[in-house]
Amino acid sequence: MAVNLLKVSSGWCDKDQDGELSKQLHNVHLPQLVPKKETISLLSDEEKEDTISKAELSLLAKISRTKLVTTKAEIEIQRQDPFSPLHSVKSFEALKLKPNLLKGVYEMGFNAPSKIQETALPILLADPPQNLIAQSQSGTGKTAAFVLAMLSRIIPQLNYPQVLCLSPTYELAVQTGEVAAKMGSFCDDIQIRFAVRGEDLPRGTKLTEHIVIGTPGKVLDWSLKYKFFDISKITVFVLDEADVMIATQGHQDQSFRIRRLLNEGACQIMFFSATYDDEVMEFARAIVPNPIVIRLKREEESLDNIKQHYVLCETEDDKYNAIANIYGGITVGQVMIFCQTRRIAAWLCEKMTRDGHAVALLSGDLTVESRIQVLDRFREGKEKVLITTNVLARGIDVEQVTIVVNFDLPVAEKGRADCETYLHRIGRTGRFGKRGLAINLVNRREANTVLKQIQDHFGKKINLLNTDDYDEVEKLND
Ligand SMILES: Nc1ncnc2c1ncn2[C@@H]1O[C@H](COP(=O)(O)OP(=O)(O)OP(=O)(O)O)[C@@H](O)[C@H]1O
Repeated sequence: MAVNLLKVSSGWCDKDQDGELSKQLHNVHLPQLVPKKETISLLSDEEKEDTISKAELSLLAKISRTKLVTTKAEIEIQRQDPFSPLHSVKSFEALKLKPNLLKGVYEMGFNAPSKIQETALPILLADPPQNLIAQSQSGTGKTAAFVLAMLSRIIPQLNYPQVLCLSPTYELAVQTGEVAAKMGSFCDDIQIRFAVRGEDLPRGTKLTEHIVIGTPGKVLDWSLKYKFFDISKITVFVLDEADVMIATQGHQDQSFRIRRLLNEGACQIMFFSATYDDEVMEFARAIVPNPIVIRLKREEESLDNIKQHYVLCETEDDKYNAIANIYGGITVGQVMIFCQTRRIAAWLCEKMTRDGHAVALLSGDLTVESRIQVLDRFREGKEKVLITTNVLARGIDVEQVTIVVNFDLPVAEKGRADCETYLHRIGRTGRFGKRGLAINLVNRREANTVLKQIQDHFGKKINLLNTDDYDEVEKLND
């Protein structure tokens, strides 16, 4: 499972710990440092809304994911020459991969290409190579697609970097490296080198590895300043997690500088992003000449399967009592409770635990490893209730959640309803055709403002619920 990978990567320095992994990763030059834990820019004030960086959220979604995200959405393709042939593949055999690479793909348990891979792989593996900009949500198979393309383009006899993959952070680079090491586990002749913090080489070093995966600053240092490798010899350039990249100060400029060092005519450029907006597309167009652009639209989240209620509560204690009454009256599956601040989340967790409930707490002050442990336990049903802040509103699926409680409603600037976050929070439940229940705990003022804005925005009525009335609560079971 993905979670083990992180544990594994923490133990990379100690190869004897895991003989099997050492075998798999023997061609990878691993960073000497264990992944830094405190990668979040924390707000010290617990009263402020909880936040984590985009890079952290992406990492959390990636390593807490258990499987491919499938979607019914259609692929959208844009290209300059509408007559140039494009085809999609339904099997990995159809790609005519080297046998050892195909073996690696099957070893990972992939039977057939994912939706985005069906279209992206023929483009990525095309001869002559074609440049690609690809956007699809997290978990749909982008990393696996470009890693396959990276591995298949290597000429092992040439002992210098031929593929360069830029990632926004150390941790994301390591994740990609792990996928490459796994997929290439039968390609003994391919070697990977990480250009990330903590990796320091003596002056005069000349890299002999075929693939460099790194962060923009370190890659610039290694190529431009120390001349450890020659960027103009790179034949495949991958820019991954572009939306996270532009959210990190300085990374966009560094990416442009690296891009200018490439030998454009001899280098295939691949650009990936989980989101698609003007800023990302502007960045993409500036990096990738003559691209084919493919997009897998997100399936619309909807509130159709979800019964929405609100409970009038003037104080935090009233809110607590409302939760206790709901809990007592209905057959609860798994519940997620969203709080606006870390302080309230911690207070609620303590109070519920004291009252004998099995409750887990997930907020921005945990390390990545702890968050994954919390999520894993919740997924396994060890805790029925997960209390969290905005940190979990997006990206992370827990299929069996049936009830979402907004202990606090999500608000944006000027106290207006944050309808998008509301949809993402509530969208945790009622998934996969199941019915869900959303309960909003609000005071009178909020009922007339924020809640009303949400109701108007979605055009769906949110019904008043009196949690002191046992019969009313019991009806929620219907
Ligand atoms: N063809 C496939 N068949 C089955 N599983 C797959 C396939 N391709 C990828 N996966 C698995 O699906 C999960 C998501 O894939 P991947 O990490 O490549 O997605 P992604 O779009 O790059 O996500 P992110 O944007 O978070 O990096 C991984 O666990 C991966 O091993």
